[in-house]
Amino acid sequence: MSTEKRVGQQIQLIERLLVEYNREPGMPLARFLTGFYKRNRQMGAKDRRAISRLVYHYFRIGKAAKLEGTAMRLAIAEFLCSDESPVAQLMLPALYPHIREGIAEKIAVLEANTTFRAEELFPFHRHLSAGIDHGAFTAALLAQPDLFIRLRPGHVAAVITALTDAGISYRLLDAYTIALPNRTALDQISSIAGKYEIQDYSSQQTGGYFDASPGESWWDACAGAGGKSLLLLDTAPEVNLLVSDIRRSILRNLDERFEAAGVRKYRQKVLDLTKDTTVILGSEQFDGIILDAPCTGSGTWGRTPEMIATFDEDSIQHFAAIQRQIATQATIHLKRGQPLIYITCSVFSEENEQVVASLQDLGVVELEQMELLQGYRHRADSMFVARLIKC
Ligand SMILES: C[S@@+](CC[C@H](N)C(=O)[O-])C[C@H]1O[C@@H](n2cnc3c(N)ncnc32)[C@H](O)[C@@H]1O
Repeated sequence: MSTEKRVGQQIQLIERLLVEYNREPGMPLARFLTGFYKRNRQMGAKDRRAISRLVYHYFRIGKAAKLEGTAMRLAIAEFLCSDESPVAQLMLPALYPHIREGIAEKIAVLEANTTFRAEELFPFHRHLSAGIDHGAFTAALLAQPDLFIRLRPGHVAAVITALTDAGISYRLLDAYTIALPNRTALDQISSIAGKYEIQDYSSQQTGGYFDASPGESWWDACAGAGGKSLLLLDTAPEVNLLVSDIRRSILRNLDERFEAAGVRKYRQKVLDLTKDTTVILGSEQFDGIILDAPCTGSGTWGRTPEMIATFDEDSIQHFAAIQRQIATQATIHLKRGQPLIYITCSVFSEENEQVVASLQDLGVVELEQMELLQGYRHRADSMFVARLIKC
């Protein structure tokens, strides 16, 4: 089959896929693609890989070049996100010789020759937290972030040796953090099971803010599947831990993960932090609280680029209101002088500095330290962390 014909077929397939995807508002693209490939079993592994790459690139350009048809938007996306592309070669032949240049050069070429405008790649920049380099942040959205693992204490050498023996390329970021190409099949190296946790680089860095002491009682109040709790326990195994979340189902995942990690000593509760938590917790007070709050997730959109085009800007205020409410509620259970570790995976100031400011205004906490963890500089997610001390 000629390249031209194959590209034509791929574009038609993407058009059909996008029509189907638009009928499923809010569905994560990864989950949609799993279903799409099940419904289209004639597609081989190579076809599926090619289509996934195209559709992810398509979403990476957000709302840019929105007046163009699907084929041209795909070509622009491919031109920006890769260094070789039959689609871009066919649709943008005059620009194609620039495809191996840097992002800034490619953007300049596109702006001079197409309706593409870089500012439309991420149209929410007025919300960005202080210190974020808008250009570098946007450029990072054009590439899939890496897969990060946290090596568990006592297993660093064993995991590194196993990765080396398996011929897997990796980057060591610090003593416990390894970056790997995104689709690395770690589960196929059975000897390292339980010796590492999959956890984004920025997420791992939030652990530097915990500073828990042996014997203290800590509460992971939005524990989800337990990523932050495991991080806490790996550095402070002798803390007494309560984990809670509004979702019982996610706490089952936490139980499985804790079991695999050999953690048995913890308490668990289903708790909605928008309600009166004293009904369940009574007057219990903790030495430290981790509040990894529900948020827009805007710091993780490099992994879920479909969010950029579908995101409803008004929801930022909605999340900020919940964050203020649940942070205020959680601090009721914090001892005076002790830390609330407030975390989001958002890059929006309304969910980050502004929530911290409103908690300070209420006189509930004092700010010890806060930081926007710039994952976009490391092919990682970006996150916000603040260490707040109860007044
Ligand atoms: C960012 S995720 C937590 C991720 C987790 N800490 C980890 O490291 O794997 C936020 C969690 O907050 C929970 N959540 C959302 N609304 C809540 C509420 N009103 N009360 C308690 N938990 C809530 C969600 O179910 C979700 O698991």
